Amino acid sequence: MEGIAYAMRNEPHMRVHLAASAVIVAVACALKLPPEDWMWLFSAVAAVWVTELLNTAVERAVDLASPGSHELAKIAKDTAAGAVLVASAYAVAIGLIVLGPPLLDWVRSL
Ligand SMILES: Nc1ncnc2c1ncn2[C@@H]1O[C@H](COP(=O)(O)OP(=O)(O)OP(=O)(O)O)[C@@H](O)[C@H]1O
Repeated sequence: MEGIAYAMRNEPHMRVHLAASAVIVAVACALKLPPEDWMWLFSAVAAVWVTELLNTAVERAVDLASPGSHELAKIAKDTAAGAVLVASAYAVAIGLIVLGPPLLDWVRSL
């Protein structure tokens, strides 16, 4: 829990993920989604949180091991950031697939 609290205090992206997760849960509640849709949404939210936490861990470990500039330090940080990007793309795709159709139905019903 200490690591999560640290990342929440020091990584602005973590606060964005928290806000986005809260919005997704609120929208899913409002749309009364079935349990299987909740599973997809939770998998996407967890993927983003897990990769962001690991990215933070990699950044801190690299800064500790290589305070100066080094090609391998750059590769390590950029690869960890790439994992967050992949997870974020997955989350956007899941969000569009799961939330898109019921949201469109709701808009059309207005
Ligand atoms: N020790 C280093 N040696 C070489 N390049 C580095 C090193 N540290 C960082 N970099 C490069 O600079 C970029 C920014 O580094 P930084 O430590 O700010 O990471 P970040 O991904 O922007 O993290 P944060 O989420 O904290 O903003 C990295 O993506 C990497 O390309």
